[in-house]
Amino acid sequence: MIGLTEAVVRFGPRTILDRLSFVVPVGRTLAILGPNGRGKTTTLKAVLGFQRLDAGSRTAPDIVGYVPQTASSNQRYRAIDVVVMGRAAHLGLFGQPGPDDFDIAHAALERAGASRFAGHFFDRLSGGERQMVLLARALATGSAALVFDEPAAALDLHNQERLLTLLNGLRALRDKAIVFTTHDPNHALAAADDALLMMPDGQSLFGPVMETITPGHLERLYGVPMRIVDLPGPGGDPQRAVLPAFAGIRAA
Ligand SMILES: Nc1ncnc2c1ncn2[C@@H]1O[C@H](COP(=O)(O)OP(=O)(O)OP(=O)(O)O)[C@@H](O)[C@H]1O
Repeated sequence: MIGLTEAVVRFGPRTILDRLSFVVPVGRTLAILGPNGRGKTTTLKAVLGFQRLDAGSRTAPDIVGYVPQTASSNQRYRAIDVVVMGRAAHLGLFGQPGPDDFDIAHAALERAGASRFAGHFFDRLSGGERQMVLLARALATGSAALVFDEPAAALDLHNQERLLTLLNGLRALRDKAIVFTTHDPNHALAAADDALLMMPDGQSLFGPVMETITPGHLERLYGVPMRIVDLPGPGGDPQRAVLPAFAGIRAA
């Protein structure tokens, strides 16, 4: 289980998190949405213990698979070595990764759809390719908690589809607590059970996606009119999608 209870984070005079509470039990996926600079990354760092809380508490296991928003490396590591680093917590202080760790890392790359980059230098990969390798590193930790900061941000539409399929595949196993941030409400509808909407006025709304991802809430969140459309889903069931009315253009 991961989450925050009544968490407060202040930067100088600004209160970024104001008694924020949410919980993600093993078996559920949470999507966090909010405008730029509202505090989504700060929330993830607070959960992970990288951000000190001014009040409240956090819940997380010792090892969490984490993919930060931006990652670069000035070391000449190959992608497979980056993924093997996800095994570090299992190796002890002076331990070296063994064949099992490399097997796990290769399986994680396969799962993330990034096997073809195994031998490539990480710092030569594109932003989207790095993202997939870092997803594999998070999977290789074997942790029951996964935290992804805007995992789709650098991905083209094809790779967004792959990412959402991967997230849904992980979700279907119901053996992990998964949290991801996104700027696309459709990603929350496609791959999350619950959503945390961090409103511009400092309030937050937490609950099942079908109750939180609504046109009214999204208009409050982004200040852009929204419309819900129901499309046939994979099993024939209706699948909800949202359309923003950019530049005042409204869907029919
Ligand atoms: N260590 C820090 N010291 C001071 N201010 C900070 C610090 N970390 C973040 N902030 C500020 O806190 C606010 C929230 O930042 P955060 O990165 O959590 O936002 P976000 O919702 O993830 O934004 P985005 O969608 O643009 O990635 C921003 O205004 C940011 O400048």
